Parts: sequence; C-alpha cells; structure tokens
Amino acid sequence: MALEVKICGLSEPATLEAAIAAGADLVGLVSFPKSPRHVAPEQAAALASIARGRARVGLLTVDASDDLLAELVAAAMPDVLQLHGSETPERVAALRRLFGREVWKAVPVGEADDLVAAEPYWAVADRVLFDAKPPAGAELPGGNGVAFDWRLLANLDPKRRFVLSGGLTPENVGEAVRVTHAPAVDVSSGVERAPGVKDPDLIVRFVREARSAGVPPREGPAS
Ligand SMILES: O=C(O)c1ccccc1NCC(=O)[C@H](O)[C@H](O)COP(=O)(O)O
Repeated sequence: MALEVKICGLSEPATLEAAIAAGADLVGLVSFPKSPRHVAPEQAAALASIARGRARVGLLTVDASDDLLAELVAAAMPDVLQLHGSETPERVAALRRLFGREVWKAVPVGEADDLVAAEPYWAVADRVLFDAKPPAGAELPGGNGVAFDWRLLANLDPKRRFVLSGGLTPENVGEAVRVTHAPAVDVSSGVERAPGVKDPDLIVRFVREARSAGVPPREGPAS
C-alpha cells in the first residue's frame, strides 16, 4: 500500500488544482470561521466539484453541529469528515452512521500519555490523525505548523491506520515517514507562504519528498 498524501486547508481553485496536479491523494477543506483557511459551504461545494474524481475530498470541522455538518455534506459531498474538536468516540460513531462517510478523528499529541487518548477511537474512526498539541493560547486546535516528537509513534501496532500531521514540511516529511512508517501524511502550514496562502511550489516539493521517502508504510487493514 502506497503512502497517502493529503494537502489540507485549500481555499482557492488555483492551489487546489496545484495540489491535484502534484499528485495529492486527498485535498482538505476547512470549515472553522476562526481559521485563515475557512471556506463557507458554497466555496466548499465549488472546490469539491473541481476535485471530484481526481482526488478524495476531506472536510475538516471542529465540534460542528449535526445541522452544520448536514449543510456542508450536502454542499461538498466530501469523502472524508475530519473531526478536529473534542468529539467523543460515541459522537464519531454516530456521525459515521449518520453521514455514511469515512471519519477521521484528530488526536493531539505532546507526550507518550497522549496516545492513550487515541485508544477508544481506533474502533470507531476510519483513521486516527495524530497532530501536535496546539501551543498555549493558540486560536486554532490544529493547523499551527507545530510538530511533535515522531518517535512517540515508532512502536504503534503496525495494523493501526493512522495519519501523521503537525508541522510537516518539504524538508522534514521524509524523516517523519522514516521514523513513524506512517501510511498517510497531512500538511497545511508547511506548504504556505503566509497563513492561509498555499504555495504551489511548496506543494509540489512536499508531495515529491513524501513519496521519495522510500519507506514501506505500515501494512494492515484499517483499525
Ligand atoms: O488548518 C486550520 O486552520 C485548522 C483549523 C482548525 C482545526 C484544524 C485545522 N487544521 C488542521 C490541519 O490542517 C492538519 O490536519 C494538521 O493539523 C496539520 O496542520 P499543520 O501543522 O499546519 O501542517
């Protein structure tokens, strides 16, 4: 199974096209008004329609209500719902049933004990996305361009289908994949020239460096 690459926080058609042309497997749209990457439902719909059939679409929300999720799902028809708030395992399971889509749950990591928080999600989420804990006082629960110590993931059960994110860049993604054997990586800030402004050259470099890491990802069914 090949490494999957997701470029998150795309909010303009041109950079979405650049991500797809670079070979991204997934493109991510953020619905969170405090974010510089926030897109309204109609923008999400337009961006998703560009991507459809060319890359899978992820829709990122933070503790969104059923009504907002229903509006976003109807507009953008995403392949993946990425939950980046304090959604419980029960909420993850309920949303998976309600919307019949893949659900990824973000778990913030700062130290080894934080991996314990991921345990109940393996059974209910299609993927657990490990992201760095936001810095103190951060406005955003993710997308802060901060990395965590990847060695914390080195002994994960190889059957775990996780996504590595947080502070990845074209310069460090190869090392991150070598250390963690991640089956998938997700980036936002590391391919931007300013907050919320994606850089096509950085996107190309990121996808190339990720794919050339040459590390067999962990194998095994999603769990
Ligand atoms: O990107 C945002 O603005 C955002 C807002 C609220 C919650 C999560 C957000 N982003 C998450 C991501 O883009 C990625 O999943 C991940 O955190 C990597 O971000 P980065 O460290 O910027 O590469």
